[in-house]
Amino acid sequence: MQKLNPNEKLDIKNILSDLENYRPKRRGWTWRNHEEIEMGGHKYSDCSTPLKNSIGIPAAVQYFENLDPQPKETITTEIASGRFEDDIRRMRMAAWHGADHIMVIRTAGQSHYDGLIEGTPQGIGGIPVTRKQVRAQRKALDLIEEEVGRPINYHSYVSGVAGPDIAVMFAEEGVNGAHQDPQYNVLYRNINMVRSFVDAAESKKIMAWADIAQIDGAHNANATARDAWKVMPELMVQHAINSIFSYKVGMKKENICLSTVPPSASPVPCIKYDLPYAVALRDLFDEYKMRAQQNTKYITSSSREATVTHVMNMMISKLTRADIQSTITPDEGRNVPWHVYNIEACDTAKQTLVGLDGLLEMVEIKKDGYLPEKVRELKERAILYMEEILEVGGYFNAVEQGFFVDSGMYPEKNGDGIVRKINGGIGAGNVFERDEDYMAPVTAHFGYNNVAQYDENAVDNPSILIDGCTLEKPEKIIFIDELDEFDNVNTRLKETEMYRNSDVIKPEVEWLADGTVQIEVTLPTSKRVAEFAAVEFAKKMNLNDPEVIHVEVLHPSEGTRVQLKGKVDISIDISTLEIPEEPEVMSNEELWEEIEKRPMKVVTATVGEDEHSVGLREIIDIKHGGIEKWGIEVEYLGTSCPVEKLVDAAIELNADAILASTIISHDDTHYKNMKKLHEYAVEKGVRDKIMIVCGGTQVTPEIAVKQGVDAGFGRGTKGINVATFLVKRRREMLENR
Ligand SMILES: Cc1ncc(COP(=O)(O)O)c(/C=N\CC[C@H](N)C(=O)O)c1O
Repeated sequence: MQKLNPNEKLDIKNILSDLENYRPKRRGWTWRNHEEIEMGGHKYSDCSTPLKNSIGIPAAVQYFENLDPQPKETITTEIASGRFEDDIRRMRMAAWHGADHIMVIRTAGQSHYDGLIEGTPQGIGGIPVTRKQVRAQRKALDLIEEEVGRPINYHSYVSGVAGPDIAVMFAEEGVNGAHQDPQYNVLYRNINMVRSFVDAAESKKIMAWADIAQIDGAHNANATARDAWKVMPELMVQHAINSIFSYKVGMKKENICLSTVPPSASPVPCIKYDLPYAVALRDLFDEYKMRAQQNTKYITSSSREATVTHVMNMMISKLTRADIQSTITPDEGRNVPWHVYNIEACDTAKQTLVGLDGLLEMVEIKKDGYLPEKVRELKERAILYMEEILEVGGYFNAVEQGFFVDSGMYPEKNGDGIVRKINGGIGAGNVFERDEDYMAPVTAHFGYNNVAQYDENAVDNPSILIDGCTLEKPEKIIFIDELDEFDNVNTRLKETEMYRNSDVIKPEVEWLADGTVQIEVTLPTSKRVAEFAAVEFAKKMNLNDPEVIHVEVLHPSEGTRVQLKGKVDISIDISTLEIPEEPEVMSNEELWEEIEKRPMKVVTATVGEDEHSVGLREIIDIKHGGIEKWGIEVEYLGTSCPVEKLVDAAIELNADAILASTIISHDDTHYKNMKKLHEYAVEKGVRDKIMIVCGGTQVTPEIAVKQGVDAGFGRGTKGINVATFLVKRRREMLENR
């Protein structure tokens, strides 16, 4: 199998080639391991094996040599752009950022398709789930999981009127996780309840055979309810109905995942609702898995606010339990998620879960007071709710009477729940009793199946009657490549050909070369005015179709923050860019060892009439990662220091180097000072013994060296760049002596 090279883009054409003969490597769900690990000199209690290739959060990269511990919780990212071929790139990015559960959102309303969709049509806010797209994405994930070094679970939905058909396709294609909950069909897609439960029995039987992990649909009640915390009692009932139903169909409990969302969000005192609920749920369902979803109901267009909400959601996960930590992109409140926000969501989850490592070794849930009382109250409400369902004659009757998603907190009822008729909804009246001689020679089939009429020995394995069905014989699967000659991946690949694996690039947010950029402006005016003014600014900046996607009032008249998106029809050929060599830096260990072996002293100042010392302090001070960090001894002479004084001091202190900072650059005064430093050091007969390094925001290294100094450093220079240079140049000078 082809291996991915981190320095090469994934070639979608390779993925699409020979899909007909692709077979999944495995079936079933893979959980992360949980082990005590030691990384970067730290002990972690709640983590799992690190990745072979990964990108740590920014602080890890900048301060901890990409220390990237992986929490024990599976981390989900939802991919939903509508072009699966571009989603595959996003899946690869997410895997490097720690996602090992890729959930592919379906294009709206596939639940109403009474059959499979084929080919690769484009979707909006999700993709039409088809065999070809499932196969392509699973095949790509095979490569991506090899690249990061951890199994990745691929996830989609067995919901809707074609549930059983989709379940079979998922079992055939090695899908690892799926949503399946008949209550979802009934409440949110108005699919007939009898049909939904009969289908669910079949679907779950097939999923159990394929070891597919199941997520229920309870989170939808949170999103649909008027006040999400009011449905906490019924949610426990919804979880119970789907979980025990799944178990009785034959699904093992460790594959039954309750989809639970902390129902409220600040400024509501959310932990007072969310924590008792999370504790009650885990008490009642301790044998099942918890799929902790993040709050999507109270998400707005503020990506910052969403991120904070999701961090608080993960505090709930850490204080109780989450086997899967599902992430919501912080831009879900304003556009179909973009690449960067999927990655932000993964990073937020990893940063929080790793940062809270070992929490329960230090903090425990109180056994008295508000929390346990609230937990008990919620359980009592849920049990009362379940008892009343039995009193009215069971689930179907309860749905007809509008029990579910009522805006009151049970037993309080406002009579505005979702009502569905037993004989209503899509697919009503088309469930038929199987005839006496009904027989289907297939594997993992639920219910009556009169196989014995043909062969007593085939009862436990009906498909031997046809020498194996598609679950045993994948070569029996009919693979349909495309149905629509225009709406398919090949057409789309042609449209974007010039940007695929080429040197010509355009900005993008979700699709290759979509040209979308985001800008942010702060305008000193009121909200309404700022929104319109911002669009004007965007137009003047040549952004096409500018659209405001977020507005925040800083003050009613003093200021407003506006974020916009727009498109540019500019592309850049990266082969024409002049890209200087990346300055290499030595590692901390090398620098510590070198300076310990051979101490170094430097004399520094801001020379001429220059009072700006901030930059020089950044390069020197230990707190900014300055050269003192590696033990270099620094004598700082202050600002506006005459060139002669600096050189004399270097001689007097027997310094190895002079560091001169010059910000002021009019009339090239900074280069003139460098020249004077060099010439005066020569005049004093010490130029061959003392290195001269000059820096400043206006300094161009090549021009600085022309003045005779050893090196010049410009904008963006860090202490480690200067320290590396000083050590290397001193080695050269010693070798030359
Ligand atoms: C139980 C169930 N089945 C199907 C679908 C989607 O399928 P259609 O839109 O075709 O009904 C959903 C939707 N939400 C799942 C994504 C959510 N953001 C999540 O992470 O859970 C669902 O909850």
